Amino acid sequence: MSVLEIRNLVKRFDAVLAVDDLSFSVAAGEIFGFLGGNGAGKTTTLRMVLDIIRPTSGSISVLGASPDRKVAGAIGFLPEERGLYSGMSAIDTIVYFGRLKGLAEPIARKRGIELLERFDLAPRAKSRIGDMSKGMAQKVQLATALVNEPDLLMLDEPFSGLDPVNQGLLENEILAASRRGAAVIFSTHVMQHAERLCDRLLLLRKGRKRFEGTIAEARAQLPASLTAVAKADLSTLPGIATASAQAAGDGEWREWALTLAPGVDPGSVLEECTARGIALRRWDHHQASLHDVFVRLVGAEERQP
Ligand SMILES: Nc1ncnc2c1ncn2[C@@H]1O[C@H](COP(=O)(O)OP(=O)(O)OP(=O)(O)O)[C@@H](O)[C@H]1O
Repeated sequence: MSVLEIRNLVKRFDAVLAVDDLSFSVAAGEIFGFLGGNGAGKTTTLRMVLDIIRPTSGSISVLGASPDRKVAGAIGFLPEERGLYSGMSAIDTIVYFGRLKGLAEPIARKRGIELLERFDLAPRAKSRIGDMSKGMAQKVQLATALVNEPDLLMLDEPFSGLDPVNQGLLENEILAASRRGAAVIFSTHVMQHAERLCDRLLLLRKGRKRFEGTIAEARAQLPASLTAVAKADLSTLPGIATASAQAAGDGEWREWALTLAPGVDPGSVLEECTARGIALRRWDHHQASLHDVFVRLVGAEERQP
């Protein structure tokens, strides 16, 4: 079942077309990476799902309903701009957000304490947000997104500002939310997180969808490359797009750098070598990383932080 369904969504700010005919859906239990360069339209899209801003055209449905205050109780959101009331304590902040989402005070408090324990913040429950470190305050804000056990969890750049241990903790929370049946959508500029977590991902460029699919499908967007050491001429094998060779320093052996034609499986090239009786000393297959795919499809202007 689709928890979030977006159809032909458009958002125009005067001259800027921030979101351009965007459609996608996220199912219950799915972890969905919402990726794109700076200014691609990710935050604008998430804000429309939250009903903070209205679409120019197109439709959004959350659990079968239009975004409004009623569905807000089923959503958990971590905004890109972190910010909580600095004078409030960690536990009161979480309870406050729980109450906003329609939870009874004792339930919000019980869940708040559980979340602070999971986030190694139990001893700081009564600390003022203003007295906490940036990363600690960010974990409290994450707890405010989780307190209502949302059906749709949306996290805008959740990893930025967290140390590696807390990044791992956040990854576990994302996995736990998905196991509980929540649809999780998160944006990130760090492709390794997306690579580890996403069931599917969408690449956005200037408000338009450039790619939607699994990590494996994303990697298959770029041709695979191979390094092989052989005496034979490997450039004539079927499925080779480009080939260059240099002496391997040892008689007639040459080291070949090969790029495969789109969609060609490296295994089929290896099978062809075997069928032709070509002796190979080395055979390395290099798969494109999500970072490579991102740079190719979205643009080289994007840099990892
Ligand atoms: N309130 C607004 N008024 C005018 N333009 C806006 C407004 N909000 C966003 N934009 C523009 O819409 C485009 C998309 O911005 P958005 O914040 O959605 O990008 P993003 O993908 O979240 O980027 P980043 O990764 O840098 O956070 C940008 O050109 C931005 O300047």
